[in-house]
Amino acid sequence: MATLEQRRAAARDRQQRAITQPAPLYVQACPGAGKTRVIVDRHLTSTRSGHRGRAVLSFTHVACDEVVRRCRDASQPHLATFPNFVGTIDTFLWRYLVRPFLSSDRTWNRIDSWDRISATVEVWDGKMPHTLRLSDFQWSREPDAAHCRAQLLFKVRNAKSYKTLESKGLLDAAAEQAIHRRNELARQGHVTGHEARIRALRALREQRNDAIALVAGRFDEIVIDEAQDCSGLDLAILAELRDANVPLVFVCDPDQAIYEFRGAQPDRVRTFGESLGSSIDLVGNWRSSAAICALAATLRPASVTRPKDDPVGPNHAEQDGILLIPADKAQDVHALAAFNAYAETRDIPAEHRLVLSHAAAKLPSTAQNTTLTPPDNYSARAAWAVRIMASDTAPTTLRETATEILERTILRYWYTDTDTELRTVGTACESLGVERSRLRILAARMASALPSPDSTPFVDWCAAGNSYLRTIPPDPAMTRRDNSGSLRNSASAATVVQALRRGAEPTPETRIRGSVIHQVKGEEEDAVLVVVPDDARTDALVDAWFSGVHSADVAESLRVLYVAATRARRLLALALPTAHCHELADYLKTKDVACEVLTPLT
Ligand SMILES: Nc1ncnc2c1ncn2[C@@H]1O[C@H](COP(=O)(O)OP(=O)(O)OP(=O)(O)O)[C@@H](O)[C@H]1O
Repeated sequence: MATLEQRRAAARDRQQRAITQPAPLYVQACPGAGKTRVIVDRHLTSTRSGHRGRAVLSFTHVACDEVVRRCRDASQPHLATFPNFVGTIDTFLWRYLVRPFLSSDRTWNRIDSWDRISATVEVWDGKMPHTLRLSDFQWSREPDAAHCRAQLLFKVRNAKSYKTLESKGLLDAAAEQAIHRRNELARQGHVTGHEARIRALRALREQRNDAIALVAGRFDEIVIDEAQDCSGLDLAILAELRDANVPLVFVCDPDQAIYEFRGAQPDRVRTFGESLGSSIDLVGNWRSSAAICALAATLRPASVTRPKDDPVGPNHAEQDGILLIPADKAQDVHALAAFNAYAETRDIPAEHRLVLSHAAAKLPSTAQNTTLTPPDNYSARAAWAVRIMASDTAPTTLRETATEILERTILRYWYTDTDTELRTVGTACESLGVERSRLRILAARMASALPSPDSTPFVDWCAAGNSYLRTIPPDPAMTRRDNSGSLRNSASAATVVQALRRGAEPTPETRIRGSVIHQVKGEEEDAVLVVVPDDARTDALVDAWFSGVHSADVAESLRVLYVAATRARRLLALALPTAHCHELADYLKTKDVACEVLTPLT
């Protein structure tokens, strides 16, 4: 049996090979294996020659910001700038494979979601119309197909329409209409991430020499981080680059494939990685305790023959088993209290505890403060954004959304609806001649100047907002175009703001960061409580977990649970319906996973 030091040396050795081995290279790893660290070190340490750079791509701004920060910390900020590229795969595709091939006959508008231009489609059910957002559809397209597919997703905000259309057998018709609307908007020049991918692939296939010359002339290596999130289209684009001998480094943990709404495809991702020829499997988990590593192994499908991750980090000897906390409907707050009390006994402070759930609405209210999604109502949305900007626990992505909402509020106040409607803030700024950087500063100032919507009657808050907005014209010389963009105290807006307040900041001593799982990919925390929903799907999820047979309908939910559980360093707690809690305890014992059933505190 190898000693801890020998196991660590073996894990470091593989990391070192992944840092130095030339591309093409497939790096596969378990959670906490140091993928991010390897990518950054590869970028920092390898010597570059010639005029070409390296592209380091990821799917989220948070992951890219981390690479940029590490370059800065290592006193090598230039590694994040020209001729290198550190950014999202979306921006990379847009810059190097889409924009150069766009025709000059219209104005192109790049958007990250159809919500940026409030794109909707109206579907008639025979009696009444249903207005559905295009962002409520899941879009997909097989690389060789001529058309997209759309599928309406069931969400709380469209639940009524979804059920009506489903009962009348109209879901397919709704999808057809959505596709039609999308095609119309695409023809007008709106390019979403999905549309950009189709265009990038087309450029690589139809203008191959030019497209490859553009990419290969600029980069001598492309590193794809979190590659498990690649969609079928992403993989088809990468396959074109691979076949043209562009050196790729493909880094992923296929079991963490949870790209919401894009249909993660772990098997395809694995196959693509293997097609690169040489591969390195990072072993050793530097993050988590032995119990957490052992639990993670039970969440992988039986078809994946991967041994338990080896805990080699500072928490390898942590004695606590997995905490299982019974929490039937609406009892999550009691589960949270039990989790907090236990974490106290382990001297884990509140700021190092994290509560995770699949959906923001499922988070216990004392952990909910940072994860609410922005409301639809225009004035309530501005209030939401001000709350987020004032919160010291809101994650970067949420703050970015909040800043953009306030930028839009300022534009709408000073210009007309038609100036901003169906436009991103960026394009609106371009067409109105507004300097975007100035607008961002004004938005930040507005957030800190306004009173808290939690402690001010909403009518007064709107009045204060309008008075302040009057003082910050985006163009100093302008006068207001019309009055349509004032903040208004309607009954529905006030109700939304009241609801925000009810889930408002808990007292400082119990304040714990709460998040939906999709927002914490790549992160870690000492103690993590995962709230498993008490609903009809949980039975199927637990059955699949115990059997190891992950059918398509539950596979992604299990991977989401896997990502959540593996964020924990020292302590992992699962809150789940009572019946399942005891079954799970029995099951984990058969798998040698240390666990303990806790009593929720009332
Ligand atoms: N060689 C090492 N020595 C000590 N600590 C390490 C080493 N490699 C990684 N770590 C630490 O382990 C933790 C996990 O690393 P990292 O976030 O890079 O893993 P990851 O593979 O990206 O994880 P995940 O995919 O689960 O997000 C970090 O705290 C990191 O600093």
